[in-house]
Amino acid sequence: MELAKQLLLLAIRWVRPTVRGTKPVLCNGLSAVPLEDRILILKKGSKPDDRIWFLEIDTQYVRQQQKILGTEVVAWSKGVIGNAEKPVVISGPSGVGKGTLISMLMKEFPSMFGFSVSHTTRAPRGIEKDGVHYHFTEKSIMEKEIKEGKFLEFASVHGNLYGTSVEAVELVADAGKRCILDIDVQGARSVRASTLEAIFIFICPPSMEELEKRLRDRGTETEEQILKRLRNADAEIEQGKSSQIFDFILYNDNLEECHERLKKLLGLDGFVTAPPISGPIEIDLPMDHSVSKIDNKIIINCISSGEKESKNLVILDVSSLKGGAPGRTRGLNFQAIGSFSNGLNGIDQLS
Ligand SMILES: Nc1nc2c(ncn2[C@@H]2O[C@H](COP(=O)(O)OP(=O)(O)O)[C@@H](O)[C@H]2O)c(=O)[nH]1
Ligand SMILES: Nc1ncnc2c1ncn2[C@@H]1O[C@H](COP(=O)(O)OP(=O)(O)O)[C@@H](O)[C@H]1O
Repeated sequence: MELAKQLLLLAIRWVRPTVRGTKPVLCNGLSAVPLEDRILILKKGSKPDDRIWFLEIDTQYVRQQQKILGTEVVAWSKGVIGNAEKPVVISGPSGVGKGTLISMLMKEFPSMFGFSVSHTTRAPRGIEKDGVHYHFTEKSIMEKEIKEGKFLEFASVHGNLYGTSVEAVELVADAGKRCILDIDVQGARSVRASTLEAIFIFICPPSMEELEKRLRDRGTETEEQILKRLRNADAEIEQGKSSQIFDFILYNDNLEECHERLKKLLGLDGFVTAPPISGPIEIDLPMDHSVSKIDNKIIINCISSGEKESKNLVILDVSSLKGGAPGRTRGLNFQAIGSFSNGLNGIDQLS
């Protein structure tokens, strides 16, 4: 529905919508610009990483939530300049070597990849640390957080609840790293259906006998848990190979060779060290600024009063927004057009 109509409807019916996403903290003033399906909010005088926000009114996520909750919904999302690299989703049956391959990749490229730390209701294994391998949690707490919309996806796997929080993925992207998710096939299907654009890789064992051997040799599960994991493996492999969810299938026979193939499909086979990832460009939005809109370009006129009053023109391009609530909105482009001060014809410098 057209945004203006939607807003009018909300106003006429005095509906109090359910608010999703992370709210911005209060500020001294703001500019609001209505876009097609959301409102752009520019916070005046806030820190660089807290200046651009969106209140989503009619996006895919908002419509989804309206269906689930049966109420009107609006959702907050923080805007981030630039794009994050596509996350990498890795799935495969228990014991196939997902964790081992991910560790190898992260060890070789520590500044390039970051791990999405999932939540789980299963008990920690001996060497596992809370907040590093998983966020170990209670079932009732996780169920409450799922209802509150904190999870990008969740699934019941081998009798326990597992889920990827929106924050887990965004924290990695905020650090300028590419996110790796180790999740089951149901989770991969949910991520495929979400707004998160990712690369999906399924890891296959060379045989069921080898899978059983790896699980037993790992020695982290009871006999009952091993049997449950092996029973589930058949269906997982079947779905992994046939479901169209996955972009690539990798056989983990020889570990080193599989690691090399994984690097190759991520475009990393030629790299000795990780290439630098450029950080976001910062924009300076002083308290005093005015905003106008032409097509998908937001023109911000910043006025700074000093000895000589000067103005800066900044253009914010909102034509290729990515992601959005319940996570950050990425893909914003920002361009400083020029600065001019009150001189000849009002313009004496254009940079
Ligand atoms: N859907 C979903 N699956 C997850 C998540 N975290 C882990 N898993 C999957 O849960 C399954 C069991 O994981 P885990 O208990 O660590 O055992 P392992 O696979 O034997 O190492 C694996 O298939 C994981 O990929 C998550 O956040 N969401
Ligand atoms: N290609 C391989 N050949 C032999 N053993 C492997 C191979 N890949 C992984 N392993 C071993 O198999 C076990 C299960 O691997 P892990 O990474 O924990 O699997 P997953 O995370 O998929 O459950 C570990 O003991 C690991 O060292």
